[in-house]
Amino acid sequence: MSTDALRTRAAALDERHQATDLRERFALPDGVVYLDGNSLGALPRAVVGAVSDAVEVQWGRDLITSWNTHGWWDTPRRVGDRLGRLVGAAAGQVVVGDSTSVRLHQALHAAAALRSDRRVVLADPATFPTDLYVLDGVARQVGWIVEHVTPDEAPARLAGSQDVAAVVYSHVDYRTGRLWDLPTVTRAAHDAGALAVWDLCHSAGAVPIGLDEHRVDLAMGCGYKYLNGGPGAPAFLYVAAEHHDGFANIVPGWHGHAEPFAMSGGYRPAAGIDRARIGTPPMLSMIALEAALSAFDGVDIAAVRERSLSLTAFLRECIDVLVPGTAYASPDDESRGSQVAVRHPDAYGVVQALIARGVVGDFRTPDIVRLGVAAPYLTHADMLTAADHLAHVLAADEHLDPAFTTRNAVT
Ligand SMILES: Cc1ncc(COP(=O)(O)O)c(C=O)c1O
Ligand SMILES: Nc1c(O)cccc1C(=O)C[C@H](N)C(=O)O
Repeated sequence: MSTDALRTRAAALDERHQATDLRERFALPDGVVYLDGNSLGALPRAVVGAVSDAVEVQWGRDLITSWNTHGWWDTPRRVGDRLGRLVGAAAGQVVVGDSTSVRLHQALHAAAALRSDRRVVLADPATFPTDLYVLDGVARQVGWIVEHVTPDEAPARLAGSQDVAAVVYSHVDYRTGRLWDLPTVTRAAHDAGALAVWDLCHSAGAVPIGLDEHRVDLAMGCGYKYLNGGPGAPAFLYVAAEHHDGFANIVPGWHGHAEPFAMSGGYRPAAGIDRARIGTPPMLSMIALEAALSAFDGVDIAAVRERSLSLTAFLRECIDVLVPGTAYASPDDESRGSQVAVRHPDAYGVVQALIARGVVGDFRTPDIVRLGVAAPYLTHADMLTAADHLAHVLAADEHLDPAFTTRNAVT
């Protein structure tokens, strides 16, 4: 197929998926194909006004009264409920604030307390490093033995076992983009009396998750990737309603107290998901995330996923035509999340050369050109543009230029 034929196909596909083209809701620079929304999502237009109001009116004019008059106090739960729709959680089970690492720490301690008679926890050795670090830290604190078992291997390990307290998995692998089978692994965990804890960083806002439907116990994820909450956006924590009474908050700060302003000397947890709160939330970032979530208004996450599958399939088709013989780390079928991961021995240079051409992806060690596809603001035409630039970079050996191979980028 020629580039012209691909262009015609891109136009037809964009026409077919017009209902989920939400690009107008985002402010993106001209001439850039942004394929790093799985690290830092693009800026939703609604955030600009919301943050400006938060600074000038809420903070600048209304000062401390904003905790009441602008609903600041309830933000963690209010934004949590709004986010809950995107991850399949009914109201009152998601709280927003703090970082993913902190939320994971809380969730793991809560899981250990809920299954205090068991000692083993299963985790994927290839998961994002912070998950391994936090897990090892908690394991040392609670006496857990961490077994490295991939999500695929988990059902066999769990079958007939009685020693596993919890499984802790990422829904989508940050490097390969592999979407793991959350329903099957969660069911296998439950059949063995274990809890299922999921890191949703790379699926929230991109893939239907169905937390309630699949009876996930605890889950957390970033606010700054596909949810577009901005750099350092607050994370979220899901605690299934059935665990609220038994949820022991390892960081029992005063915002999770039943009567915070009683200022009593002893901790008494609030009812429901509020007991997972810790301390003062970063209000400007909370307001930014709340506004960012409005970019999903009126859109079902299943429709976002449908668009994403079409975009990633087309991106791969374009690469296969324009760069024959390309090797991939990401799956070819529906077991991929919302990214295409290309393997290349000079992946770092390829990524830098692409960025210089306005195609922004990222490098993940050792050999991955990671192309994240945030469906709401990308088109099939963008996919072709990206593949076309990749072909040009490789044809002209731009990726070998010392300007692109010197490793000086942190991300
Ligand atoms: C799977 C996963 N977990 C956790 C994190 C990050 O956690 P934090 O926001 O606490 O740095 C990331 C990305 O940075 C991630 O990809
Ligand atoms: N959280 C990040 C950061 O603080 C700096 C740079 C990148 C990030 C990321 O989100 C990386 C991302 N989790 C990944 O999947 O690689």
